[in-house]
Amino acid sequence: MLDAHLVVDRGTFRLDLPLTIRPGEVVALLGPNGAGKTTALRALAGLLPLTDGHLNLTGRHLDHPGRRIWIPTERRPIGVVFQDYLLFPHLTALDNVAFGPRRQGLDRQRARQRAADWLARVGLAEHARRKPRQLSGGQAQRVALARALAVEPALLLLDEPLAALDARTRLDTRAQLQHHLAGHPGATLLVTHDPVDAVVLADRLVIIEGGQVVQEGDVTTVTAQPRTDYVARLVGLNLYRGHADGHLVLITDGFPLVTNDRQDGDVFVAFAPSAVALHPHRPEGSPRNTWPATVVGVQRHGDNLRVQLDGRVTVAADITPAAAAHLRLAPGQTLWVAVKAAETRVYPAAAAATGAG
Ligand SMILES: Nc1ncnc2c1ncn2[C@@H]1O[C@H](COP(=O)(O)OP(=O)(O)OP(=O)(O)O)[C@@H](O)[C@H]1O
Repeated sequence: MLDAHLVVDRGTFRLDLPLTIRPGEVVALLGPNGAGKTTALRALAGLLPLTDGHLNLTGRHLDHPGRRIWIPTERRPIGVVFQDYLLFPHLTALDNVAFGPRRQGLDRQRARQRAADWLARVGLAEHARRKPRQLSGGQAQRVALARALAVEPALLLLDEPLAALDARTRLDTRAQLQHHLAGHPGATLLVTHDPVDAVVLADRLVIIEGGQVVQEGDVTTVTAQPRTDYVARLVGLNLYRGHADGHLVLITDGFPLVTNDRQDGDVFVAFAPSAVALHPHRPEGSPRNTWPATVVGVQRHGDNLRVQLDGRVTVAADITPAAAAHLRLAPGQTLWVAVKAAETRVYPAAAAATGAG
């Protein structure tokens, strides 16, 4: 459905992103600040021209610098939900949604009928006559979604669609969005910072850093085997790169980790913060992966506390509030870290089917 290679130069920054999305598929585009997500979105929407590469949607070129093809925004079969929705403030919800169908050539009556249908689908039939300022954040989000879908787009672009909502509204709106995306026959690209949005809403993740794909794949694979620090933080794992010799992996400065998995050569080692135990003293008869470390930070993490520790290697540990009280946890304190070999995962650093690495 979408077959693109987006190459965009912006000053010294270059986005170089191959991207394909099948009909009905939802792809989440993730990456740290400045990775190029907005650039990709703007190139797809026709707000930025490609420097090179191509953008083909349902077999039609929308942008192809090599062939001097450029289709402007308003003639692209694309619907966009912007982060702050960008509803027309002077138009009612109904007229906001009818705007796209009108521009596609539907007469006023048909366009309003289609808009009314879409508002009903997103559960806002009775709010049709309201102006955007008379809508709550969650309602405005649903009007924006109805407006994007009312043009029956081949490609739906969602730019941080839930970022402006409070936690409670976000939960409800995410569930509704999931329902509407499941019914959308076209391709969907979701740009987000929120790993929960990505995991709940997307079939596939594409992660970019510095304008390039660093990892892509289905949610299970990416979360089980992160390949960069950004992805590891995103999915909440401790990640190290090292050199394996059987069950021994030497990471930064030759620091040794014993693992259950056997590997040889360049590898990643990952383990969950919940697999890290903290002790006030060196544990006796202990697991082999034990080292002293200094507490540098503590945050709430669900029902537990996530403790950041520095030392020969940095590590995050999740512990219960009871364990924290027992340890009398305080910044600057030295503790002993222990990680069981059985809790570690080791996989080759050379990228396989996951794309670039
Ligand atoms: N108008 C511009 N001129 C030159 N460089 C730009 C321009 N806009 C953005 N850039 C650069 O392009 C790169 C990618 O920016 P982009 O906004 O696409 O990143 P992003 O992934 O969307 O980031 P964020 O998550 O912070 O929104 C950045 O290095 C940025 O400095």
